Amino acid sequence: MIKFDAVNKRFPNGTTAVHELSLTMPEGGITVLVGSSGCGKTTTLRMINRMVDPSSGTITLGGRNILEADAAELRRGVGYVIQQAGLFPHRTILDNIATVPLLLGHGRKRARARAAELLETVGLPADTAKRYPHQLSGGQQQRVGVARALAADPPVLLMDEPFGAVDPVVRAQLQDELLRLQQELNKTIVFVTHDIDEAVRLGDRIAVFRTGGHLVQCAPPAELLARPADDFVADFLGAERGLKLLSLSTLADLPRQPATTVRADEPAPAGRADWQLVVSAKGEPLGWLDPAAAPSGPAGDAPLLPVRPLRDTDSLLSALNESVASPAGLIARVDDTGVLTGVTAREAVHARAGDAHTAAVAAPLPATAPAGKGSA
Ligand SMILES: Nc1ncnc2c1ncn2[C@@H]1O[C@H](COP(=O)(O)OP(=O)(O)OP(=O)(O)O)[C@@H](O)[C@H]1O
Repeated sequence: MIKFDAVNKRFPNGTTAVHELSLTMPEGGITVLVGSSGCGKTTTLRMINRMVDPSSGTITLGGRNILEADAAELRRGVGYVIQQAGLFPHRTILDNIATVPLLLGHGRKRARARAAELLETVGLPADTAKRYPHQLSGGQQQRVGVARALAADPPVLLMDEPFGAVDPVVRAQLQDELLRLQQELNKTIVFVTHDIDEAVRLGDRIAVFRTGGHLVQCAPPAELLARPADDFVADFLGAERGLKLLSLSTLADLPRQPATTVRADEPAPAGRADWQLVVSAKGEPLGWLDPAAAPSGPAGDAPLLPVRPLRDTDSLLSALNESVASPAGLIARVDDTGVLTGVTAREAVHARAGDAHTAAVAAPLPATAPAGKGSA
């Protein structure tokens, strides 16, 4: 656990970067720091590994005052990942990752073996080991940055806008990878971002800062979205915060009903007024058969309207989106192998979306002191 207690940081030029910060970052959780530019997120992060020292207040890591710890020793237990990875350009990928184990006195062979293992952990092919950073895509470089930070197996990982410079598709992949890694590694992660969607996706807790280094609210994503502390937080979360809340629930317990299906290799029945889902021989949904069309021949040869099947692990937000986009007003549900398990009507999704929102707003607040006053 990392605990900030009444921490201030004032730079010699008079700028107050962090003001009276009291915040607890739980062990094994991802705490995300968000807020507009210049509100003190990076300074807060850098105080944890003593790249910046506070002007006043205390910071403890695992119960130990970090100002009393040896800075070099402290940093060995704290991995650091920055935007654009910050790799050494003239070293191979393997040597970039092996740098820390080498510094820790591991022999070259052991350090490289550990680096090769980490390449695999972060999902990079073994043949990237011999390449140089400029021969990798931005997303791949970012993965190397994460591997390098993990090399000494630190219990704490500080990540400063690590995915800020990659395109949205790669960014989503990197976020998924981080969540997967975190399930295995269970690190205490402090993650800085400007992007509220990224914060909601990754954070166990989200701390919202405003200019002048003030912490406004720190709460789990659902609580933050359902009950922003003030207008500043509500504005920061954006007009779609109700929809964002739906991204936190899945559609697993939404009831389903049997679908009317026709196999692609069977003749499309003529004269039916309801929507039929064309499925493969294995039972995978292929598309909706338009009731207005009068197909002849196999259903699979008819012009089909698109279907985007959802799994139980998909979010209620995806279900809502699909319920609006589906020409049939039905969402098709599949199991892990992609086989159809039934359909759910648009109305059921809308009703559940409303219920989920009401429940989040009505949920009792946890018995903790408000952010910024005592431990947040
Ligand atoms: N070394 C420094 N000397 C003087 N002022 C500094 C220094 N480092 C940061 N600041 C100022 O402290 C404030 C907080 O900076 P910080 O980098 O922590 O913000 P941030 O929220 O991470 O911003 P961004 O999202 O733009 O990275 C800013 O006003 C910044 O200009």
